[in-house]
This record gives sequence, structure tokens and C-alpha cells, in this order.
Amino acid sequence: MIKVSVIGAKGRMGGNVVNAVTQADDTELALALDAGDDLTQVNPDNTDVAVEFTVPSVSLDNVLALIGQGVDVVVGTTGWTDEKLDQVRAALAAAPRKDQAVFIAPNFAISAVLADYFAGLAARYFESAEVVELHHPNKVDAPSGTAIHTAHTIADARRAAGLGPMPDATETDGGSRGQVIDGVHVHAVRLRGLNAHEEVLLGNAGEQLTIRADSFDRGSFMPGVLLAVRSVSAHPGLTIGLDKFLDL
Ligand SMILES: NC(=O)c1ccc[n+]([C@@H]2O[C@H](COP(=O)([O-])OP(=O)(O)OC[C@H]3O[C@@H](n4cnc5c(N)ncnc54)[C@H](O)[C@@H]3O)[C@@H](O)[C@H]2O)c1
Ligand SMILES: O=C(O)C1=N[C@H](C(=O)O)CCC1
Repeated sequence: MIKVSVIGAKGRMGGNVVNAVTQADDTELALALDAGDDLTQVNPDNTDVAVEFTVPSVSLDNVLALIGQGVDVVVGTTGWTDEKLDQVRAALAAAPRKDQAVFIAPNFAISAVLADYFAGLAARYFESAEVVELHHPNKVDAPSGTAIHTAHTIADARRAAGLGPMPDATETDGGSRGQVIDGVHVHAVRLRGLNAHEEVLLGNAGEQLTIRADSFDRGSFMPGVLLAVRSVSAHPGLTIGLDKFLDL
């Protein structure tokens, strides 16, 4: 049995992870912690893998503390920057165990992982590409971590193909053209009734390809979370993206 502690256990995602870990045959719930709880309770005696779903403002500190406690960590919280990732790598280099592992996924839903992958395959064939992400209005960050990741995926593919900037005659923009991430426009919608959705629009003269992923409920993330829990310890160091654990 894999002993799993959940950080952010009272949250929308953390609560689902508690249930998923309790119900799976090969995992058992160790500690369920939330804001105000002492993370030093989490240690290799009671925990193999800690799963962290909190808020972007606290996630880095939590992950650094968990690394220091000697456990492997699966992270779903958004808000990761290159600087924060470097701090995780440095902490892993100084970790109590030399084979310690941290896994971070912008999105654990197979539909979203594949949408990102397909966008990377398609991007080099199109003049234009934009990302629209649509989420529930309780989400605190915009654009979504998934959309930021997809924008970089598209930009990397365009660079590798030698594509230049996208056509765009816009001269005035009060914000309507969205946030530009790595040269890709990203638009965020917050709407009651939605959960987590992403559309990648790719255009050429006279044609369009749309790649869309919809997570209608948070259960859609749980197979990916469990896959990460089962896989993380075999991948020492920092790994980013569920595609690394899939045979794509
Ligand atoms: N990777 C994915 O597939 C995926 C899917 C859904 C959501 N998310 C991300 O996961 C994060 C959480 O989303 P949510 O909808 O569950 O949010 P939420 O607000 O429902 O839950 C966050 C929880 O974290 C707790 N928390 C706050 N500070 C804490 C601290 N210092 N220590 C421990 N717990 C603390 C809160 O009390 C709350 O219970 C967000 O960043 C969201 O974007 C990722
Ligand atoms: O509901 C959220 O919040 C989600 N956050 C992640 C993101 O920002 O990409 C994943 C999708 C759901």
C-alpha cells in the first residue's frame, strides 16, 4: 500500500483526492491536512507520497517543507514559475533522501493532457493559434495553469518549425486580446456552471482546427492523480506534466 497524505484536504480538489486515495486498492490515506495544520507531521514513517492541492501563494513553501521532511510530492496547485521550479530543484538536491521526487502537473485530466499534446503536434501547420480557457468563477488565478502550459507548448512547436509571429493587425487593445504568453494570446472566461475547459484555436486561410478538452467534474482528475501517486517515486528529481507518465 502507498501511504498518501493530502495537503489542502478540505478544498475542492483535496477532498476528491482524500476520497480517491481511500477508495483505491493500492493507496491508503495517512494524514489529511489543511491551512493551519503543521506540515512537520508528514514524515517517511507515515507517508510515502504527499499530494498538494492548495493555492498558488502557499504551494511553493509547502512543497519545500515536504521535501525537507523526506517525502515524495505530487503537486496539482497552479502558479509555478521558472524561479519557483528552480527553488524546488535546489531543495531536491539538498533533500534528506538522494532519490527524492517531486511531480507537478498543470492538469491531471487525460483530455487536457492530450489536448495539450495534440496542440503541440498541430501548431507548426498553422499561421495562427490562440488559447481560450473557461473555468468556474471560484478559481483564484487567471489564466489557468493549463492554458499557460499549452501556450508554451504551442510556442515551442512554432519555434522548432521556424514560424514567425502570428498575423495580427490590432492597433488598439483595452485588454480584449487577452494575455500574451510566449507570443500566444490566452483568453480566460469565468462562468457559473463551468468546471474546467480549454479550447485551442488554430487557423490558416480558409480553415480552422479546434482542439477542446472539457472536465465536467473533478472526478476527471482523479485517475491522473492516482497515476502520479503510483509513478512519482520511480522518477527521482523534478518531473513536470502527466504526459511523462503516459506512453504518448
Ligand atoms: N492540476 C490539476 O489537474 C488541477 C485541477 C483542479 C485544480 N487545480 C489547482 O489546484 C489548486 C486548488 O484548487 P481547488 O479548487 O481545490 O481550491 P480550493 O480553494 O477549493 O482548495 C484549496 C485548499 O487549500 C487550503 N489551504 C490554503 N492554504 C493552505 C496551507 N498553507 N496549507 C494547507 N492547506 C492550505 C484551503 O484551506 C483549501 O481547503 C488550484 O491552484 C487549482 O488551480 C489543479
Ligand atoms: O479548477 C481549477 O482551478 C483548475 N485549475 C487548473 C488550471 O489552472 O489549469 C487545472 C484545471 C482546473
